[in-house]
Amino acid sequence: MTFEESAVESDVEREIEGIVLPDGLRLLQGAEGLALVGDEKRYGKPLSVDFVAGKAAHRRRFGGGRGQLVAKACGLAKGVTPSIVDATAGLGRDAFVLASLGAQVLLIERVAAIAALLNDGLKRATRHSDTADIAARMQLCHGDAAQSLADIVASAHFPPQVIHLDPMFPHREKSALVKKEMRLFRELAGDDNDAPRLLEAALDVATHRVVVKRPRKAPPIDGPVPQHTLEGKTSRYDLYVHRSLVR
Ligand SMILES: C[S@@+](CC[C@H](N)C(=O)[O-])C[C@H]1O[C@@H](n2cnc3c(N)ncnc32)[C@H](O)[C@@H]1O
Repeated sequence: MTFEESAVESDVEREIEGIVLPDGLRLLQGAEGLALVGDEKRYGKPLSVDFVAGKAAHRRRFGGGRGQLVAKACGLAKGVTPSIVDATAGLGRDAFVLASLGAQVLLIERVAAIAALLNDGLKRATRHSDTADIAARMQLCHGDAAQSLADIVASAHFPPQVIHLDPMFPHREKSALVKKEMRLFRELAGDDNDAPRLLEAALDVATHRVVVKRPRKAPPIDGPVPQHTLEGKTSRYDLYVHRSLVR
């Protein structure tokens, strides 16, 4: 794949020109989309967002529908499809699962380069017949949810029934052990040490529940004790419930 320096179009992309990236990383536009590129020996393949093919497509078709942990945590059930704010959007994998199950999802991402990759993936998903309906349920905002969640949600006119949080968890492994693709991502996102503040903001704004994804053995985020937990093989959801989604 050959990439050229990024051309700019939408609001999020326009910021690409001003994005300061860690040394040695570049955002490049190629025929297959926008990609974050670094030294291949250290970082492996370029990082990009693809909702149409690959893992996202496989999970959309065979992932287990509303039986998936993230769907249960967010309260998707027969006849119940809440509106969901994913305030730690990342590469949009969780948000895409939730939107593919019918939920309207507002995605918030504070790292400009990650938001740009996500925006690019969403644009391509919009153009493909398999994913266009799903992408139409996903709305992306670039901003810091810990600082201004209420304002972002209000300006998007989005009803925040459920707020989904999946902040980065500080890793103790030596960087050589972290998967190459995660190294590029970690380089941009950092450790999200302000997660307690984000949780506080989410608890203020969510009308029904806040759900927090954690590594299975990790402690909950500092703050109120979750009322419920849902455990999977490697991750866990902590649930903070204000009121029932079932009328
Ligand atoms: C572990 S990743 C999320 C992965 C995502 N759940 C997925 O499925 O791709 C955490 C992301 O949340 C973003 N983030 C953390 N705190 C944030 C905040 N206060 N506002 C917006 N984005 C935030 C980080 O920049 C990072 O991209």
